[in-house]
Order: sequence, then C-alpha cells, then structure tokens
Amino acid sequence: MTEPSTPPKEVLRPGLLAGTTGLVTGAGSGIGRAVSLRLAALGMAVHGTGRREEALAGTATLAEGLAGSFAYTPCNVRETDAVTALVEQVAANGLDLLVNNAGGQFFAPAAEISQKGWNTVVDLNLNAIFAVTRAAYPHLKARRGAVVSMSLSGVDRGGMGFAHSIAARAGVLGMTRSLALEWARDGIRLNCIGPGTVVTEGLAGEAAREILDRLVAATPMGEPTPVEEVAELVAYLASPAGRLMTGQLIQIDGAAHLGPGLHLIAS
Ligand SMILES: CCCCC/C=C/C(=O)SCCNC(=O)CCNC(=O)[C@H](O)C(C)(C)COP(=O)(O)OP(=O)(O)OC[C@H]1O[C@@H](n2cnc3c(N)ncnc32)[C@H](O)[C@@H]1OP(=O)(O)O
Ligand SMILES: NC(=O)C1=CN([C@@H]2O[C@H](COP(=O)(O)OP(=O)(O)OC[C@H]3O[C@@H](n4cnc5c(N)ncnc54)[C@H](OP(=O)(O)O)[C@@H]3O)[C@@H](O)[C@H]2O)C=CC1
Repeated sequence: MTEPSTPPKEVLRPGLLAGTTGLVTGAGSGIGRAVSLRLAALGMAVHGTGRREEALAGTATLAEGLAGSFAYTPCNVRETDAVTALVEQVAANGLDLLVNNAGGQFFAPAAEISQKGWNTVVDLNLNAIFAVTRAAYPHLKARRGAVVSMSLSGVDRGGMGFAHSIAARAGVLGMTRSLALEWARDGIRLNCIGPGTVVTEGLAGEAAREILDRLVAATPMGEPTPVEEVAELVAYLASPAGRLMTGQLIQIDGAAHLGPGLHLIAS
C-alpha cells in the first residue's frame, strides 16, 4: 500500500480550543481516538465514550500531559436512554462540540442483509446520531457550538455492499443539512466529514487489508487518509475559523469519491 507522501501537519495554533468542552463518540480507537487526542492537545476538555472501557482508558493514557484533558464513560450509543443521560452529564457545565464518530457496518450485498442486520446498522449510524445530537441541542445552543459527524467518502452517490450504511449516513447528511438550517440562528453549525480509506483497527484484519490495498490503488491521489488529517479537520470545524462552515459534507479522501470508490469491494 502507498503510504502518505508527506507527514501529517498540525496547522492549528496551540491553545486554540482552551476553555471548550467536547463529547466524542467512539473515542477508544481509530479516528475517534486521534480526534480526541488532537482536541485535547489544543486545550479542549474532551469526554469520550464507546463500549469498551479498556479502549477508552488507552486514549486517556495517551492524553496525559496534553494541554486539555480526556475523561470517559463507557456507553453503547445504540442504547438511546443511556446515551441521552450521558450527554446531560457531560454537558452539565457546557458543551461546545459533539463529534458523532462511533459507527461501522459489515460488507454485504443488500439481498444478504437480514432485517435485523439492516436495523442494527441504521440504529448505530443514524438513529443513535439523532438521539445524541437532539440531546446535545440545548447545550450547544447555549454555547453556539458545533456538531461534526463522521460519514463515508462517496456517501452521496451510493456504494455496492454498503446499502445499509450508506442509507444511514445519507440520512445523517440530510439531518445535518436540515439542522444546519433549523439551528443556524442558534449559532449551531453541523457538518459531515467523509474520510477516504483510513487505516485503523476497524480495518485491521487480513481480508480488510486486501480490500484496503485495492481501495487505495483506486484512489486518484493513491494514498490512504492519515487519521491525523481527519483530526485536524475536526479541530478546524470546532474552531472560530470554521464559524461560517455549516451543512457541508467535506470529503477528505484524495478524490476517492470521484473515482470508482467503494464499488471496488464488490468487483
Ligand atoms: C473495507 C473498506 C471500507 C471503507 C469505509 C468504511 C470504513 C469503516 O467504517 S471502518 C470500520 C469501523 N468498524 C466496523 O465497521 C466494524 C464494526 N461492525 C460491527 O460491529 C457490526 O458489523 C455491526 C455494526 C452489525 C454491529 O454488530 P453487533 O451489534 O454485534 O450485531 P450482531 O453481530 O448481533 O449482528 C446484528 C445483525 O447483523 C447481521 N450481520 C452481522 N454481520 C453480518 C454480515 N457480515 N453479513 C450479513 N449479516 C450480518 C447479523 O447476522 C445479525 O442479524 P441476524 O442474523 O438477523 O440476527
Ligand atoms: N477507517 C476508515 O477507512 C473509515 C471510517 N469511517 C467511519 O469513521 C468512524 C470511525 O471509524 P474507525 O476509527 O475507522 O473505526 P473503529 O472501529 O476503530 O472505531 C469505531 C469506534 O466506534 C465505537 N463504537 C462502535 N459501535 C459502538 C456503539 N454501539 N456504541 C458506542 N461506541 C461504538 C467503537 O468502540 P467500542 O467497540 O469500544 O464500542 C470504536 O471506538 C466510523 O463511523 C467509521 O465507519 C468512515 C470512512 C472511512
């Protein structure tokens, strides 16, 4: 696989997010961990969640010594009441940023997806995001905060083998654009990020590796997306520099969404 041609750059100034608070779902691994660490490095008090306590503890260890902080509470975002209660707890002293990052799916042709499999993926990647975002609304309104939801490169055009996930994330994009309108006068901004192929533990298996290699080879810029660059983009959207950015799908994918994209997995 082609590695990034240049090391990831940290372009935002130290202390940029000092005095702010954020909630990151799926903070114990991959993109969520990198986002949490970058936000904390920039001074944010980050609260992370996910189901595995040990994974969250790993992020906390890595956050030691950063300008901000990282605390965590294990929670399954598919359990709506629990995650809504968590938002209330985390936001008790204010909330400036919600990062809806927890997500995932299995690859399967639509004809092989059971109704339960469909519902599971839609619950995780759409219904949970609405529940958390709605719970965060009054708190974000009080601080004119922001929401960033992790989506998929190519979400707006479909992907073979990903019907459940694309449907859910296209729903999140529609929700994002709608709430960007509804909550604009509250000063709340909502955006989606569509990463290309990001090499994280979620894609660590042997079979996934082969698919990854094919996806990266088909990416016009020929590189995976470094996790640090996704994290920097989240921090930018959380910062005053992103003040007028709302309702967007920002695809950080080396033009993967313009090429054959996820269809390659099925070919
Ligand atoms: C490869 C390049 C992709 C690039 C873009 C995407 C990248 C990423 O998203 S990175 C990865 C993030 N991590 C993951 O996606 C892995 C996480 N996935 C999961 O945890 C599961 O797939 C889950 C979302 C379904 C949640 O699993 P869980 O809560 O444990 O649910 P169950 O195992 O009980 O399954 C529920 C239901 O779904 C059916 N099912 C599960 N896997 C498959 C499959 N491979 N094919 C068909 N159906 C599947 C399962 O059978 C259950 O339904 P019933 O059989 O009707 O009970
Ligand atoms: N890697 C890639 O190439 C790409 C990834 N994405 C998306 O980015 C996001 C992060 O992916 P990535 O970091 O790669 O994958 P990981 O599998 O490393 O991360 C997913 C995270 O979500 C958490 N999570 C999953 N289900 C739940 C749940 N029910 N409740 C709470 N937390 C949950 C997991 O924690 P735990 O298991 O402890 O619950 C884990 O920390 C996902 O939405 C993914 O689909 C999008 C495009 C490309």
